[in-house]
Amino acid sequence: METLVGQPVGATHGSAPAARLDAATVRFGTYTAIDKLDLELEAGAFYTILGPSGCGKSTLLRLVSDLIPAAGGDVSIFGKTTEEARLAREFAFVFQDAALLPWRSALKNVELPLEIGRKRGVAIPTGPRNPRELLELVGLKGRENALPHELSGGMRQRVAIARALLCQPKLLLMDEPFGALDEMTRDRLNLQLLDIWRETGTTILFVTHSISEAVFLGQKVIMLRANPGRLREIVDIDLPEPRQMKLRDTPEFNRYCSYLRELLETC
Ligand SMILES: Nc1ncnc2c1ncn2[C@@H]1O[C@H](COP(=O)(O)OP(=O)(O)OP(=O)(O)O)[C@@H](O)[C@H]1O
Repeated sequence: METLVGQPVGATHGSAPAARLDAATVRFGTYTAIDKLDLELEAGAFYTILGPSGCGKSTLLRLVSDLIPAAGGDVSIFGKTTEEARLAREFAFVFQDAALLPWRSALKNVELPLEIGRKRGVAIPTGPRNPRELLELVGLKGRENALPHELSGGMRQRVAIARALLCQPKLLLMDEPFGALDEMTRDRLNLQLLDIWRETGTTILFVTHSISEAVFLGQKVIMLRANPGRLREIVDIDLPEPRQMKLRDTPEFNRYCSYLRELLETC
């Protein structure tokens, strides 16, 4: 895949922030997983989320994507409620496990939302690219007919990303999508994801446990603290664009990593 240069295109989504949380709280029974979280995500930006285990990173994504309700406060996505945003397909989710149907080819997995929509009589709004073009975008041209077990873990994740991009989501929620992959594959997919972000202009909210991945991908790193989950700090990552692998050997990059490591130790 070619590396695209320059600023994100299509990053104009009006004036509403991609997501806004006002004192958002999530409880599981008597346990408060997220406590009065205020957060505003700028449309078109790439955010990564770091924080100690159990601080509520996945819970935050589930809250934003309308999978779980807020016990208090308010959450809006491009000015809509999370339910309205879900129904309007404003966002899509990519999980750590690609969650592909094993008996369907790569192409048929990408097409799945369209097929489900047709069966339910619901018109699914799609973006400018058809499923074949999306597979090409993620570097899987020629593997359209492969079954999931015939693909590597990295390829399966790329199919999941292509499927998530089908409805041209303005917000892409990614919960450790490359966490189970080897380092070289993860590096390659990091670069591809940056290409896709620049080309589509989608806002990305990406959970990771890797400090270097958070710094490499994020324009801003959201650091959460635990018990209960709260915002610790948002760190602006001011590194040269477009980001390339050699950036990770620079002192600036390593300064950000050291800073975040120290912050994480006190969360
Ligand atoms: N369905 C649930 N029922 C009860 N408690 C839950 C539920 N989901 C999450 N929790 C709790 O909420 C807290 C936050 O969980 P969450 O999975 O969001 O953390 P995380 O930061 O993503 O963790 P990790 O880094 O380990 O993946 C944890 O204490 C977890 O045990």
